[in-house]
Amino acid sequence: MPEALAERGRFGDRLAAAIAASTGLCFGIDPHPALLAGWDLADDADGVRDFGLRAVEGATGRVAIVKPQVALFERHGAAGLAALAEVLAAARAAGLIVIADTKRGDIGSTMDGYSAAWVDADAPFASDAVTLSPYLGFGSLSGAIARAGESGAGVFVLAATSNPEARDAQTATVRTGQHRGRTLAAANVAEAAAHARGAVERGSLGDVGVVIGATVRLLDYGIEPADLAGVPVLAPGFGAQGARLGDVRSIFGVAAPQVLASSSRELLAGPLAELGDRLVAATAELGR
Ligand SMILES: O=c1ccn([C@@H]2O[C@H](COP(=O)(O)O)[C@@H](O)[C@H]2O)c(=O)[nH]1
Repeated sequence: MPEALAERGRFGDRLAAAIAASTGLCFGIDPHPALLAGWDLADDADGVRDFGLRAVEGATGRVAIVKPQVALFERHGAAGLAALAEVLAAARAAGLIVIADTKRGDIGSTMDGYSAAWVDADAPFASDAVTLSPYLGFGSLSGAIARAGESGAGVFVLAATSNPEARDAQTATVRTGQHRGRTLAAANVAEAAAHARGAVERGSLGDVGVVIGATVRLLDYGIEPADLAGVPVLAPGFGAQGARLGDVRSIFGVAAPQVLASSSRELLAGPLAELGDRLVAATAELGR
């Protein structure tokens, strides 16, 4: 077993334990300009670092999972990325499960570079998991999935994203291969489910999750909740995009216990001094 995996164990097992001990609430750390202003921070690299560190402080002891949005740090160039590295390290040091929302996707040889950046044990942006895009083919991610597994990290593959513009592409029918006749979204779910089989036998979660927006109707994408056995589901779309935390069970059915209900702007907006209260209220609304 690789040393890094031996040290921290599998991502899916850590995630399952964190959800059981807390809830599946995933606090998105998205330093938008208006939100920085709301916390009296400048819209520069120092501002996004302070914003991220304060968000991590507010999250600690209240939620188990955070999801920093890489783009909103990256817009401040090298200094913004250095700020992100500090925020990721602080979140992991605080014991939070950190999902870097990178949405990376490329040919396999280039994916090696992203793995070295985000999921290897000694990666500069070491995270517990990253979001990946499968639009160069799910197989293009196989090296990144294997490499994440070796370091005890996980990945979340886009399947049915929360934005309405994605629907045509993600509900298109696959015409060839083992997923012939499935929607593209359902094919990506089936690939993730294949990775989860061993975990299901152990009563745990797999290391390969999917992204399914809380704003979509699963059946419209050809996905049944039962297709998601053992697959962690990162579900953005709660709060600012309209979905309600109290509706997780009606949206995801039997898959609800493995849903990471993600909300960013709605939790971040408002006084910093009341962030803890907002996180506690969101946890209560989500329930167990
Ligand atoms: O399908 C997707 C995938 C990712 N996201 C990301 O989640 C947050 C949502 O922010 P809110 O403020 O809660 O709307 C953001 O970082 C997106 O890039 C998504 O919305 N939908």
